[in-house]
Amino acid sequence: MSVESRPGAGILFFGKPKVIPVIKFHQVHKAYKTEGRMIPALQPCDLEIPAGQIYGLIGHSGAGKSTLLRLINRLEEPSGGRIEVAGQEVTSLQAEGLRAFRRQVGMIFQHFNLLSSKTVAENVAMPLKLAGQMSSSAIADKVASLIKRVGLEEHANKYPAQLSGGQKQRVGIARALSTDPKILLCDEATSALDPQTTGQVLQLLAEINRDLGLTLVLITHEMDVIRRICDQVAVLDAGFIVEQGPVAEVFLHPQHPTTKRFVQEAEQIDEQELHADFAQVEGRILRLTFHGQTTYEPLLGRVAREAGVDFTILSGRIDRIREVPYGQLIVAFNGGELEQAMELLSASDVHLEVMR
Ligand SMILES: Nc1ncnc2c1ncn2[C@@H]1O[C@H](COP(=O)(O)OP(=O)(O)OP(=O)(O)O)[C@@H](O)[C@H]1O
Repeated sequence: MSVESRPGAGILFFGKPKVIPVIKFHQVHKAYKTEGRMIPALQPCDLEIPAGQIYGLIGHSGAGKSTLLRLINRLEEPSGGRIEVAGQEVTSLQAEGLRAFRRQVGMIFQHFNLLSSKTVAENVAMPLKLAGQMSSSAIADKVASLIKRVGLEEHANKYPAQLSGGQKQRVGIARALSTDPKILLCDEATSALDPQTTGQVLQLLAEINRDLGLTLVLITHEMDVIRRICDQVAVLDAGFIVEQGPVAEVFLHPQHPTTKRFVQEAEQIDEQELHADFAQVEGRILRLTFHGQTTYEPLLGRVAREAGVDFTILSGRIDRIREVPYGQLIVAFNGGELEQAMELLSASDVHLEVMR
């Protein structure tokens, strides 16, 4: 399903999707007092997170991701700037208003933060009991349906110690959904999980986003997590947002050196090996990026025939950004009409980058 056709991802207005931001930062910054000095953790930044999308924050350790995430539900107080969430000015909320607001913003954590003395069902019920607005039987019904949604029907009466990491995170997700939040903040939700379990938890988060129209903001160190489920991404480096935009744009055409490194890690590209391969071939070397349906078209052979060029493929892969396929080829071209070949490729929506 495309971003535009998912619930909440945008509102159709004269045929064009209108993306409505649910979280807005205006020149928000944060410094922590350490040993009597104010140390900046987040530099003044503007950010708009669209309703119904999955928004990723990526950066190395200490870049300011957790600080930014925790400013959204005011677990951290900003040093300056304005934060608006679902039309509310968060920075001016007082005690009861802040409690009501936090019920609209669920959160899940890297280490799950479950109560070890409570069962799965009791953990999920906890926010509802604390809110004190529902009868015990209504809570029991709601907890049962949440446990079913996250696939833990068999485990409702177990204690956290009896669960795997992936199951514990599912409990965390069910608990976070119990108050029907509009926004779910995910603080490195998969960092403690193995690759297979990570895939399953990411899939569950994507389903929740799609089925409930919930906005998700997640932080991660891995571009692969961003590539698999996010619509948009912001890259943080030493407290600055250095790049932001739709994942396909940022991932396929990274501009900032930090973003380029994250993409290379995700693509498992070894620059040294690549340049050793370059030394073995002659001619012009291009990186071709295909996105969407062009990924499957037999373009290269047709272009080579029409322009009379020979080519050697130095590397190639096909993968997906969310559900949309993309392909990248590094190709050395020789002989024939190179300019014509490049024009034909560009005319077929292939992005070209000259590497040598
Ligand atoms: N409560 C605090 N008191 C003082 N300094 C803090 C506090 N929390 C974070 N910092 C500092 O702020 C900076 C940003 O930290 P933050 O936790 O937001 O980064 P991060 O990108 O989430 O890192 P990680 O991936 O390691 O969690 C770091 O230099 C950190 O040491």
